[in-house]
Amino acid sequence: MSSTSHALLRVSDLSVRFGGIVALDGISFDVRRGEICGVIGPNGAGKTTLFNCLSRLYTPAAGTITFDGADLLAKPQHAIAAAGIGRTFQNVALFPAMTVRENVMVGRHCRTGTGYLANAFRLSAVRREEAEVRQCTDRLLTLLNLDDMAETPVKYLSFGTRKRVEMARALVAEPKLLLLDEPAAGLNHEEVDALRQLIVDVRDLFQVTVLLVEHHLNLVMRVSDQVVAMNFGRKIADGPPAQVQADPEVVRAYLGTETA
Ligand SMILES: Nc1ncnc2c1ncn2[C@@H]1O[C@H](COP(=O)(O)OP(=O)(O)OP(=O)(O)O)[C@@H](O)[C@H]1O
Repeated sequence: MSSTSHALLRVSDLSVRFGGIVALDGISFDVRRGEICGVIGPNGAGKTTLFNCLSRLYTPAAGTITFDGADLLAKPQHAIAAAGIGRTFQNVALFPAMTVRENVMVGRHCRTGTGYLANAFRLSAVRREEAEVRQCTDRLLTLLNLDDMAETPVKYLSFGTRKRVEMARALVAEPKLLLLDEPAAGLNHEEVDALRQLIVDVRDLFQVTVLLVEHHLNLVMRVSDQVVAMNFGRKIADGPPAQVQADPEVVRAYLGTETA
C-alpha cells in the first residue's frame, strides 16, 4: 500500500479568497491515520482559514477535502461531529457554571439518537441513553485525570485544566480526527509541557489522529509526527519536524518573527 492510502484526511488544492485577499492559495497535504500533524506559519499565513475550512465554517472557492474516504465539503457544519471530527477552540468554549461532568456529557450529544418526544416523555430508551452517556463520560474523566473535579463548576478551574476538559468534551464523541486550534495559547511554560504530554497520551489512548494549528513552534516540533509549514496561503514545507525546521524557506519565513 502506498503511504497516501493511509491518509485519514486529504486536503487538495484548497483556495479561499476574501475579496482581493488570497488567504489560501492551492494548498494540499495528507494527514495519516494515528499521526499528529502540526500546521505552522507566520501571522497571516492562512492557518486559521485552513482550520475553518476543516471545521466547515468556511467553504473554499476551489479544492477538495476528503475525510475518511468521503467528501467533507458535501457535509454541513452541524454534521461534522457525527462524521468523526472533534475540535477545541482557541478561547476555551465551555459552559462556565456547569460542572466538568456536565460539560463533557454535552459533547456526546452527536452520538445520541432519541428525539424530542422520547425525551419529553422520558421513555426507557432515553434513560438507557443517559446511562450510556454517563458511563462514557466517567471513563473519559478517569483517563484524563479529571475524576476529582467532576462535580466542580468549570469557572473555578485554571485555564490549563479547562483545556483538558475541552479535550475530554471533544473526545467523548469518539472522533477519528481531533482538531486543536492553538491549544498552547494563554498557557505558561509548565502548562505547555503538560499539554504536550496530554496530546501524545490522547493520541495513544484513543488512537485518534490529531491536527493542531499552533504558533508555539517548540510544542509543534516536539509533539508532531508531521509538520506542514505555510506562508502567504501556500504550503512551503511538509515533512518530519526536523526536516521542516531546517528548511531554508521556513527559516526565511520566520526570520525576524517571534517564534515562541
Ligand atoms: N474574514 C476575513 N476577511 C478578510 N480577510 C481575512 C479574513 N480572515 C482572514 N483574512 C486574511 O486572510 C489571510 C490569512 O489569515 P489567517 O487568519 O487564516 O492567517 P493565520 O495564519 O491564522 O494568522 P494568525 O497566525 O495571525 O492567526 C490574512 O491576510 C488575513 O488578513
